Amino acid sequence: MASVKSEQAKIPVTIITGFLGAGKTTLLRNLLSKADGRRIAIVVNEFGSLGIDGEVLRSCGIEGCGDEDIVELTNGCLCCTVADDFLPTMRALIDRPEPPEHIVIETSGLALPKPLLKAFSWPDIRTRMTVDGVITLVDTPAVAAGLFAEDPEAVAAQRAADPSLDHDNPLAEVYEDQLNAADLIVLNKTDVLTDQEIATVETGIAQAVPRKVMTLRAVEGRLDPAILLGIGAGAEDDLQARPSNHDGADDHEHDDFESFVVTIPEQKSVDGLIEKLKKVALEYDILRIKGFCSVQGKKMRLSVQGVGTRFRHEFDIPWNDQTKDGRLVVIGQTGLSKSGIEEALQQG
Ligand SMILES: Nc1nc2c(ncn2[C@@H]2O[C@H](COP(=O)(O)OP(=O)(O)OP(=O)(O)O)[C@@H](O)[C@H]2O)c(=O)[nH]1
Repeated sequence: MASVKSEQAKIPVTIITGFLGAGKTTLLRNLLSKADGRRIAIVVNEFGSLGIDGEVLRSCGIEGCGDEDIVELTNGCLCCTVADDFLPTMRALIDRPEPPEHIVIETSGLALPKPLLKAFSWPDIRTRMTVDGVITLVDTPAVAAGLFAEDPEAVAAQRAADPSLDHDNPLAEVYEDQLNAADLIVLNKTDVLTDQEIATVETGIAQAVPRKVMTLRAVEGRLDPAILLGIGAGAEDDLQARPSNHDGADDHEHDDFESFVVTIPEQKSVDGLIEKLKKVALEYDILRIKGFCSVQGKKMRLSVQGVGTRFRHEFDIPWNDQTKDGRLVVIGQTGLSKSGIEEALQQG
């Protein structure tokens, strides 16, 4: 009987994972807008040192996106900083006088979910929390465009040299781990694809994932909170069903990817900026650009979001920073030309 009581007392935790720019923060914004007074705490983790996602959530004006409900962890991917940052953060959340009813963790786009899941087996955590579900968001157009595809010949050659290697594309490795961890797979950004293109991605995913996982289509992660929360997976007790490319390794590094921040001056026009960003993203093969900057004659801050060469922007809130320096986080595979990108972005 006592065990039933302690089960009931566990706080459910939902993990939202998915590659860089798949739409995790957008899904969270939509989820919080429909929270209906439910006390949801958000833990946001980013690959770069500058927290943009937390800032995007706080400035969205939705009730529930208050400062105290959003905790940012920006010192590297959660999967590598579990003991240092993550566990103390989770303990602090559940030790609050009024603990959250539900905790949602947005992992960085490069995080492997498995090490994070393992953290929920730590004795003092597993008695107080349970992983309600791992939701993996898929950037469907990026999959359709082959971003995570492998070259079979290159894989075979790599394996011949080192049998422990499985992938020639580091993006494929992250993508596969994120799919394998899922209790629910959301095919996001279906608004920019045809039905046939989406169906092809669905088939590929069904073949790639080792167990049957519910897959839903979405635009901007707009799904009913009743679908996203309350899955009841208890994923921490089900780790063996979620294979990872790093099973057996104690740790892994994100050597394949790098990130830096570029400070940019006030821009003459939005169109000019977006054109410049698209050109730079294409030329330097950048995976993700996001941040804020100022535009001549505008009192509001311009929020910029780029995934590959696809950009979106909006004026979000008035500047409170007198310097109005724009800052953009740039993420790509290791070997990015920081000086070239900086020079190109800082041009007027
Ligand atoms: N067309 C389209 N764009 C979307 C959709 N969902 C999100 N986006 C856009 O994709 C970009 C990235 O969205 P985010 O929500 O920031 O993605 P994320 O997964 O949180 O990104 P990281 O935290 O950097 O990995 C933004 O410009 C979003 O507006 C969608 O369903 N359709």
